[in-house]
Amino acid sequence: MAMKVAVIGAQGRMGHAISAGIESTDGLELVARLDAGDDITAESLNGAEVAVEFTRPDATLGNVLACIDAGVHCVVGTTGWTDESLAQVKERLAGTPGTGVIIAPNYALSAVLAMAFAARAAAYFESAEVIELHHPNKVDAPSGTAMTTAKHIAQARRDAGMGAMPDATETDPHGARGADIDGVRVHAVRLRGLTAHEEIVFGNPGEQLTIRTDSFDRASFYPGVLLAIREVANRPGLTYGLDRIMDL
Ligand SMILES: NC(=O)C1=CN([C@@H]2O[C@H](COP(=O)(O)OP(=O)(O)OC[C@H]3O[C@@H](n4cnc5c(N)ncnc54)[C@H](OP(=O)(O)O)[C@@H]3O)[C@@H](O)[C@H]2O)C=CC1
Ligand SMILES: O=C(O)C1=N[C@H](C(=O)O)C[C@H](O)C1
Repeated sequence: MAMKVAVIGAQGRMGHAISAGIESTDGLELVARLDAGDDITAESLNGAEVAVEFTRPDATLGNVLACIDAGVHCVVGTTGWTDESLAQVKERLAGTPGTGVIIAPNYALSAVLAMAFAARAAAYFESAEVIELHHPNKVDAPSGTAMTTAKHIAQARRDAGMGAMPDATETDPHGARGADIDGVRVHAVRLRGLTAHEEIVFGNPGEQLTIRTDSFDRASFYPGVLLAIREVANRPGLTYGLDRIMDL
């Protein structure tokens, strides 16, 4: 029997891509397409076993809590998650054992691997900076992927006992050095024609390592989302990051 899946944010860029993917996958049945203005309830989810949520940073927490309350597993791609909002999801899940939520800042396999490679490389370089490049319709900056990449780099540097990166900048009235995420500089580019891209640059005296991931098309996110749809029921509680499912 086919697994019943709902899409929340179905009218959006990702919602369209994910709905098309689900409809063309044997063994999945798209039973609900919900968007802004729709209540998320057991009725509107229409028998879905899994809900896939790609909406807005200011909407995602409420939608995920509503799915948990309806006893529906959730695969979440929306960005903007904080330690506090993740804690709220964990707390709500504690009251509904058996329900699973997977939240990942990026479901493109190339991006997940780039983040893992960056974390691995971080301890070997004095300097590291992250440049994320996206379409100009994106509402949040820096990207969720860049935030996560920077935090992984920062953690790897801490684990290796490394200090702050070299940077003699004394004045930067216009913020040209980018955002400081856990001690890692992150730069956001918004450019017509782009989809979703990230470059992580590492520097040592006389050498540089560049790790780059490019999503040229939103089809790139579907294989990771599909993996999460198939896995989420086997992983009760909160799983953050597709790397956990890929065992990276
Ligand atoms: N994890 C990953 O791999 C990826 C994550 N993303 C993230 O996914 C999110 C969506 O991106 P994208 O599809 O480009 O954005 P869009 O703006 O194209 O789509 C978002 C959709 O959600 C709708 N929406 C707004 N509020 C609600 C609500 N409360 N309940 C249900 N639906 C709502 C919007 O409606 P309206 O327009 O009327 O507001 C819109 O149709 C972003 O956070 C983005 O960063 C994107 C790509 C990959
Ligand atoms: O808004 C997007 O498009 C994307 N958002 C995610 C992010 O913020 O990291 C994932 C990907 O970069 C596309």
